[in-house]
Amino acid sequence: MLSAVGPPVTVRVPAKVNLHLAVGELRPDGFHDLVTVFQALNLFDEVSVVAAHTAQSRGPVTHIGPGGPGVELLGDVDAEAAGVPLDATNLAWRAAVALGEEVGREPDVRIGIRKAIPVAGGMAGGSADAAGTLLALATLWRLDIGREGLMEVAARVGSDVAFALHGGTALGTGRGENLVPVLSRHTFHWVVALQDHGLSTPAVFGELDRLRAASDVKRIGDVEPVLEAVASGEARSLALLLGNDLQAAAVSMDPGLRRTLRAGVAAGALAGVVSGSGPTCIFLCTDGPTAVRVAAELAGAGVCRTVRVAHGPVPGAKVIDGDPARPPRGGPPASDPGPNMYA
Ligand SMILES: C[C@](O)(CO)[C@H](O)COP(=O)(O)OP(=O)(O)OC[C@H]1O[C@@H](n2ccc(N)nc2=O)[C@H](O)[C@@H]1O
Ligand SMILES: Nc1ncnc2c1ncn2[C@@H]1O[C@H](COP(=O)(O)OP(=O)(O)OP(=O)(O)O)[C@@H](O)[C@H]1O
Repeated sequence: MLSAVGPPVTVRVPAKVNLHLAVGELRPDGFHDLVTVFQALNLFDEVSVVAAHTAQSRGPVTHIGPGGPGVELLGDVDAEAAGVPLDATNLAWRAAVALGEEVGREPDVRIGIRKAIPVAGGMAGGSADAAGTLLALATLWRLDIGREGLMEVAARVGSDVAFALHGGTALGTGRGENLVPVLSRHTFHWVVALQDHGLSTPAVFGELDRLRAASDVKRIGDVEPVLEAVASGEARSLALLLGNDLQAAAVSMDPGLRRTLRAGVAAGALAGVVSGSGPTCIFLCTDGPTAVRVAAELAGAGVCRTVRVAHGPVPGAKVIDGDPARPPRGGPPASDPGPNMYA
């Protein structure tokens, strides 16, 4: 339970997949330049923030923990077992600190996270929580920071955070934080195969560097045809073009992923690819009913922990409860709900 004063602001944030992930060379700052096409899927974490009026919040917050400012998991989840840190390293807390620094406020808030996005699964779950925290706090604190301001803070917190705010389908460059929306009026249907373990994002990038130093690793093609396939809405065209330079590294670290990728296609998907830094694999299907059939068959194939059926694109982070400008969830429509500058 959130144990603090005042109504919480709740934000829903989607997972992402990379339809195309081209990785350049290692930069001096330890990051790699990317050219990527992100798509937001309807797997959502929920993030609630509430003012934590406790002893700690009267001075600078030097300690986060039970009851006071800090982070907790909502729902029936064991954070340790799930691999989600509840200390100052949690990406949601880091986002709260970064936004506080930007606007000159202490992050004297309690953050509750309801997780549905797999942890360390290459679907940017931690980044989603960071993005959700930024939007929720901007709403709770009634900040006049604007969308661009929030995106700048997001980019400082992590490479994938800006996209979780943005949502839809977008072309990402730089570390992945420079975003341009991609025209996509059509819905794509996916099966998501989750594993019972994660892969560390820096370790997967490091493995790719190692593989490239040792031999010529084939690189994925240009991004333009991917953008055209997304715009056309033709799943069959897009299936031929799904590509991820990190896949070789993820498979090298977790060879069982080869079986998972083969099994999805054998079950009737058009194509499969490792999502981001893995180990989650995503499979593109011709339509929703096919995705349900593929998911059922894949679930019985013993090649993953569990499966989800999903679709995209969906919008980015969105306030679903507690916005003073909007009616409560399930409540009557307001006569004038007013604009939500961040949605
Ligand atoms: C693999 C992707 O999910 C694809 O969208 C992202 O590139 C990863 O984004 P993220 O998890 O938000 O990553 P960050 O928290 O920014 O960085 C974690 C680590 O991943 C590596 N990293 C990340 C992004 C990038 N463009 N190049 C990198 O080499 C770096 O070692 C970095 O220290
Ligand atoms: N709110 C959070 N939720 C999940 N993990 C978090 C969170 N905050 C910090 N972490 C840490 O970050 C690590 C990576 O988590 P995350 O779920 O974002 O991985 P990912 O989906 O592979 O990320 P990406 O796709 O952005 O590379 C976890 O192993 C965990 O230790």
